[in-house]
Amino acid sequence: MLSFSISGTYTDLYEITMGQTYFLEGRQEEPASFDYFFRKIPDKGGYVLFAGLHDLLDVLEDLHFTDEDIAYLQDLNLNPSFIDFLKGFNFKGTLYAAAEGEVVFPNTPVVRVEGTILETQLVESLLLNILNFESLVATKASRMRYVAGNRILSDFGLRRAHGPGAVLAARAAMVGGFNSTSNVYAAQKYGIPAAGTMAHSFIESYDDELEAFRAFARARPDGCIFLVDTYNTLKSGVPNAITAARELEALGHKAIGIRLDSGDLATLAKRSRTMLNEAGLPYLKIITSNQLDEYVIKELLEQQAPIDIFGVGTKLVTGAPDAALDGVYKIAMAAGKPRLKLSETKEKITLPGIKQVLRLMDTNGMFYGADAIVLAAEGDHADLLRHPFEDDTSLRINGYLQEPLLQKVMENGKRTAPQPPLPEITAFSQSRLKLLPDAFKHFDNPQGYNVGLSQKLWDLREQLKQHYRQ
Ligand SMILES: Nc1ncnc2c1ncn2[C@@H]1O[C@H](COP(=O)(O)OP(=O)(O)OP(=O)(O)O)[C@@H](O)[C@H]1O
Ligand SMILES: O=P(O)(O)OC[C@H]1O[C@H](OP(=O)(O)OP(=O)(O)O)[C@H](O)[C@@H]1O
Ligand SMILES: O=C(O)c1cccnc1
Repeated sequence: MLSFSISGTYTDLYEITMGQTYFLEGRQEEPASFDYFFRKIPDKGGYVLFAGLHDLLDVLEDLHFTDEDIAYLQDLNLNPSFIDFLKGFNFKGTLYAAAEGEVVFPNTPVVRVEGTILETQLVESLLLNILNFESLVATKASRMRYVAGNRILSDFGLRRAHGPGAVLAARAAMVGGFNSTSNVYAAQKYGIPAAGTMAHSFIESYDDELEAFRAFARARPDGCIFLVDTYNTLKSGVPNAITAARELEALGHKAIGIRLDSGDLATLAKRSRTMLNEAGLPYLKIITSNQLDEYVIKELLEQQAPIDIFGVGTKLVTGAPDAALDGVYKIAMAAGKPRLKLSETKEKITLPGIKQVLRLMDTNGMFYGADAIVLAAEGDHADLLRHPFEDDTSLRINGYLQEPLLQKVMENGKRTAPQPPLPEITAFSQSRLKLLPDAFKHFDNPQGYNVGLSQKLWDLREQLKQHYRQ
């Protein structure tokens, strides 16, 4: 049976076999700290919108191995005493994270997970699974919001999504600034406004388009959006929608609008708008769909298309053209010591220690365009920002207001504050995006955001590099 409640086995096998080793070596209580960060911004964009945090916290608060999980683990040839340990397992770690909806940049820690080595390792796969996908979709959604202005954006992606990922995608779209979803399950689960129109099949099932519209109007007199492109948009669809809408008016109801799903959407929207206005139905909205993305929406609006609502499926929920955010989860502390992974590629050498991220603000309260990664023990202020790789490039930053981004969101396996309602997260993301100058939001060659290290973090990394190279 396909069902998706997440429990202890929602992980990769190696997390469990590494956990078993820590357990059998008596190391399971050793403290550790991992960082979640990504290296590359999807779509060659200028930022990522961080999403999925509250879904992750929900899962972590209740993370345990069910009786079924335990029975299955016995088939995997694991040590019986480790399986006994897993029977009583709960996640008791502590998380520091950027707020959900924050604008974040490559190579900066976005979440820090502290706890025992066993529990912090065990949650790697599920954390990446949730945060990478929701952040990918939220980022995409925010790019569409950027070009759509105040127009309504609705998620139509269930049928095109990567399976049940559609549910997380619907939520992430809201974090990125969407208004509604056609996905009833996601709407129910997350309290998202559910919205929708009608399909071509419905119209085709009647002998006559007008009769299809009339039937729909009888069944749903206050929620009608007529799909007008089944036969001929301007000669049949729009005139029939006008007739059905007028008949509804005569009965004291108002239709909502028409949907265009093919052809030149700008031209059809303009011609339809004129016809609707001339018919005395200026309140009818124009909804469009058909392989929309941020580029098409931008073009349509540049062509002055009078479109009120965009329904977006494929390109939203799959993140197309980039199918994944490359977020990773890397160990930074174990058994009380900072840890680092060496690499031939200098960008891939990890940052050791317990870290904080400071966002620099300019005198107008906008993002200045740089984040400083510092050791948490340094406090919430840094004087100097060192280029992460170049020896002789640095910037004095003591004159800038510096906001610490990572705040404690979970302690000993419990949230430190109740989950904010989704609209609050959306409002937060929009308020943060407003502080990001437009140069970072351009689709083509956006300005690069600087991320640097404090001197102390730089020194710690150098010291460990020397140590391991020896
Ligand atoms: N005026 C426009 N400017 C820019 N892009 C547009 C415009 N109108 C439609 N599009 C986009 O062009 C793409 C393809 O449209 P196209 O006309 O090739 O297919 P279609 O309308 O689905 O064809 P069909 O009539 O066979 O269904 C879609 O992504 C659509 O959103
Ligand atoms: O194009 P997307 O951004 O992925 O948006 C979803 C698409 O799904 C529907 O098409 P479909 O042909 O499946 O059904 P329909 O009869 O309702 O148009 C809808 O009409 C959109 O075109
Ligand atoms: O309600 C709609 O119009 C809709 C829903 C899902 C996919 N395409 C369209």
